[in-house]
Parts: sequence; C-alpha cells; structure tokens
Amino acid sequence: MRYKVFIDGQEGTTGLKLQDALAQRSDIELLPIDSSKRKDKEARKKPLNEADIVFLCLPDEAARESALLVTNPNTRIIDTSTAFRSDENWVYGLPEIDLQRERIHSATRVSVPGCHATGLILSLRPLIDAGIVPRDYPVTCTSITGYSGAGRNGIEEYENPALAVAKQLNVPRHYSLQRNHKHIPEMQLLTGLEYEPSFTPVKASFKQGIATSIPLFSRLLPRDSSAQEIHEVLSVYYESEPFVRVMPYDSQPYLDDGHFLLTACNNTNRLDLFVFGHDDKINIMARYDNLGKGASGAAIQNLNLMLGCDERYSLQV
Ligand SMILES: NC(=O)C1=CN([C@@H]2O[C@H](COP(=O)(O)OP(=O)(O)OC[C@H]3O[C@@H](n4cnc5c(N)ncnc54)[C@H](OP(=O)(O)O)[C@@H]3O)[C@@H](O)[C@H]2O)C=CC1
Ligand SMILES: CC(=O)N[C@@H](CCC(=O)OP(=O)(O)O)C(=O)O
Repeated sequence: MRYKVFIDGQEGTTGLKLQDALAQRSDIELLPIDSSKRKDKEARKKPLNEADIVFLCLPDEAARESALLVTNPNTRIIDTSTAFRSDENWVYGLPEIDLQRERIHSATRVSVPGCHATGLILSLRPLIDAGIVPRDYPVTCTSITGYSGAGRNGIEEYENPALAVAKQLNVPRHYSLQRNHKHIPEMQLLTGLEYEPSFTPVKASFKQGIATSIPLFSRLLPRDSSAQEIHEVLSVYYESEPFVRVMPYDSQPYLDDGHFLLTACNNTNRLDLFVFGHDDKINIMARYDNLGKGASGAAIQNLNLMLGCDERYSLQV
C-alpha cells in the first residue's frame, strides 16, 4: 500500500526536512503543489483532500485555515504548529507518555509537541504520575535552543553576516521574559501541573540542538526523594522507549570537562535524559534536536504510529 501524503508548507524549515525524509520511502507518494500556488487556498484544497495524511508545517493561523479546508473524512492531519496542542479534539503527539501511543495510532488529528515542551514534559510527567513531584510544585525550566527553531526568517537573520553583527546575534538571547512563551499551556496541560511553570527560553548562535534544564529541591518533595530515586523512576518509565535514553546517573563521564554538549542528538530523533545532583539539589536535563524530536522527527514518529508501521522507520536513533 502506498499512502498519499501532502505537506502544506513544504518550503519551510520543518516542511523541507519532512520532504527530504519521506521522499526516500517506498510506502509514500508525496503529492505536489506548484510553488507559486502554495499559498493559494483553492489550489491547496485539492491535495489537502486527496491525501491520506496531511502534514501542516505552517504558522498557526495558516494551519487553522488549512485544517478547515480538509473536508474528506478519510484524510488524517499531523499539525506541527501551536494551533491545536491544547485542543481536546486533537491528540497530543507525544507517544512516550501515558496512553498517547494508542491514541495516536487511531487518531485522525494529531498535533506535534512544541520543541521546548517536549523536554519539560518528558522530564516531569513520570515524576508527577509517581507522586514524587507534587502537582503544585513551583516548577522552573530554562531551555537553550539553536536558532533554527525560529523558522525560515529566524535562520535568515542569524545567517546574514551584516545583520548578525548589527544585532550582536553571537550573544545568547533570553526571550519571552514575561514568562508567556507559547508552549506554556501545553506544558501545564500534559504534565497536570496546577500552576504554570516559570519558563525561560534562550536562543543562541548555533543552528540546531536544544536542552531543557529543570532544578528540583529534595526538601520540597513530599518524600524527600533523592536525585538517584528520580533517576530510577525515569529509567524504568522509559526502559522500552526507542527514542528516549536515560543516561547513567550523574553522568560525569558524558560531560566534556564538566560541560554539557547539547548538540549530541542532532540529526537523530533521540532524546537523552540526565539526572545530576547531590544533597538537596537535583537537576534534570534533556537534550535533543529541535528539528528532530522537537519537530520533523516527532512528526514522522507520529506518522509511523498512525500508519501502524515500525515507529523507527526512516528515523535515526
Ligand atoms: N523550526 C522548528 O524547530 C519548529 C517549528 N515548528 C512549527 O512548525 C511550523 C512551521 O515552522 P517552520 O518550518 O520552522 O517555519 P518556516 O517559517 O520555516 O516555514 C513556514 C512555511 O509556511 C509557509 N507559509 C506561510 N504562510 C502560509 C500560508 N498562508 N499558506 C501556505 N504557506 C504558508 C511559508 O512560506 P514563506 O516562507 O514563503 O512565507 C514557509 O514556507 C510552525 O508553526 C512552527 O511553529 C514546530 C516545531 C519546531
Ligand atoms: C528559537 C525559537 O524561537 N524557537 C521558537 C519555538 C520553535 C517551535 O518549535 O515552537 P512551535 O513548535 O511551538 O512553533 C520559540 O521559542 O518560540
């Protein structure tokens, strides 16, 4: 069986990566669209409704518009934008938690998690489910990401030497300083936290790779859980996951002279989870490719689950 797939937004960062990966697959026929018509509503309607699976790789507003253009009940949609992640009619595409894998398999509408949200949710959800981190814990998280997360315009800005000098883009930049980043609603919804996490993203002058870091204090946890206990819970939770690797406890040997290498999962769909800590202080870190498990890789993982084929098909571990 060959599935018809249409990528709406196929000339953008996420769309291009998806296209490259799917063009190699014998089980998929990519439906074309004339480049000059790619923003034309009428021209998009045809492939949107001929496809078995549609990927939306568009800004939020355009994704909402395209989803409404799909009237064929047999067309299933995978959306990479923020538009539907908190929508109860859509399945959140993070198979590693709870019953999401089964839900994704039978879903007609799947939203791909936000890049920053992926690290926070995978770090905390098992601990909240186990009662180690209480739902009212005051969670804070810092995430450092490569500039490709900002899409085509962001990439052009960083890769334009004159602009990069004028705007001092060689220096890491904090943003969403009002603690209002667009991933906060999905972070709260999918962890079940009572309060919004205090989330600080930082964009830096490297293209690809992301790392989230979440500090916890044993004395604020109901069972005074230690870093080692937290490591054990995460290891068991993700034991059989193909893409989540819980690294050995307090992995000093994996560090470069005490420094964390956040690009180590680039060009894979893998996410590495680390637990560091001593005495009262615990630090949970996740590293992955913002364009892999943070975007296109996660989109392909969801596609594989929806089609019932090997979850790892065309993905690097
Ligand atoms: N980059 C990343 O790491 C991640 C991105 N995402 C999300 O995925 C989506 C795509 O992001 P990304 O690929 O980075 O963004 P890009 O800006 O690189 O690409 C978006 C594409 O959509 C096209 N487009 C814009 N408006 C319309 C429209 N009305 N109709 C049809 N096409 C349109 C753009 O064309 P043109 O350039 O000509 O305007 C561009 O080709 C976004 O919602 C983003 O938030 C999700 C996870 C990670
Ligand atoms: C570097 C950078 O600006 N990153 C973007 C997120 C990229 C992303 O993947 O977010 P969505 O999937 O929700 O669009 C940001 O933090 O807003």
